Amino acid sequence: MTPTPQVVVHRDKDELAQAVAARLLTKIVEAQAARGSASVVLTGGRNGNALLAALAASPARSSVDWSRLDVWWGDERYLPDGDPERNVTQATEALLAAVPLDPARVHPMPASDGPHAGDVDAAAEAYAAELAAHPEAHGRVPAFDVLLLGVGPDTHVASLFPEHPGVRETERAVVGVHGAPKPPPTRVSLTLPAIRAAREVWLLAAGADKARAAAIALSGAGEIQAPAAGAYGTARTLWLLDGPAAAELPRGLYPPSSA
Ligand SMILES: O=C1O[C@H](COP(=O)(O)O)[C@@H](O)[C@H](O)[C@H]1O
Repeated sequence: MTPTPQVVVHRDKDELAQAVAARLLTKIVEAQAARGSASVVLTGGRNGNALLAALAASPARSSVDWSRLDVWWGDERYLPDGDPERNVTQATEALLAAVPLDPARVHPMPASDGPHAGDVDAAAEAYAAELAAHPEAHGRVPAFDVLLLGVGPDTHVASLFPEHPGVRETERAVVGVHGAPKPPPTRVSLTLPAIRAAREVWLLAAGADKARAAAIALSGAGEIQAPAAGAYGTARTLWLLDGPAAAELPRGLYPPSSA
């Protein structure tokens, strides 16, 4: 079943980041109470990094047992380890270095100077194998508790771009991306089938440059043309927007008081 997306609109990008941080901390605590551990898939980009900074600044961050959290990534820019443009580098600076994670439970996507010698397709295969080998993977990937996605102005999510080969993938959980329209051109990405294994998918968008993308994806567009439209979870799909990003949504899509 495809859960109908729920839309929540916050006033501005700062309130969005703080509210999503509070929501995520609660979700992790609940998952740890229910199953002993939790898993989150991180996104890069402006909203993903703002969320991580809000988590780092939250006084409630100590409510989470960080050592019982698996951290995965939805996509990565295929660049050398430590490159400032890598999503893992930015996440480490924003949050990961400041919380007591178990290093064995942090799963960055491979770097271009890693063991795959610049072969992004081999890097994608290696990440798929890591996902499949996880004890909670009952298929190709674990049932992630929360999978976060930033929505690009062109409706891309992770590194799945409109009309690009990656968004058409139906078998593999992870693909190497060649010639991405947004730099850098070479990337690694979860596919839509892997994204849909998550219990909850949360899509983040802030700013007027995301308004068209949110409206298109939430108005019945096809996933090949609008990858964000194909991102949903098994239990819940949540669009978390700020006011400017929600400005072009069809009337009646969310209650005005939903923040
Ligand atoms: O390049 C990327 O872009 C998207 C969206 O980023 P934003 O800055 O427009 O919010 C991001 O979700 C993805 O992880 C990242 O690699």
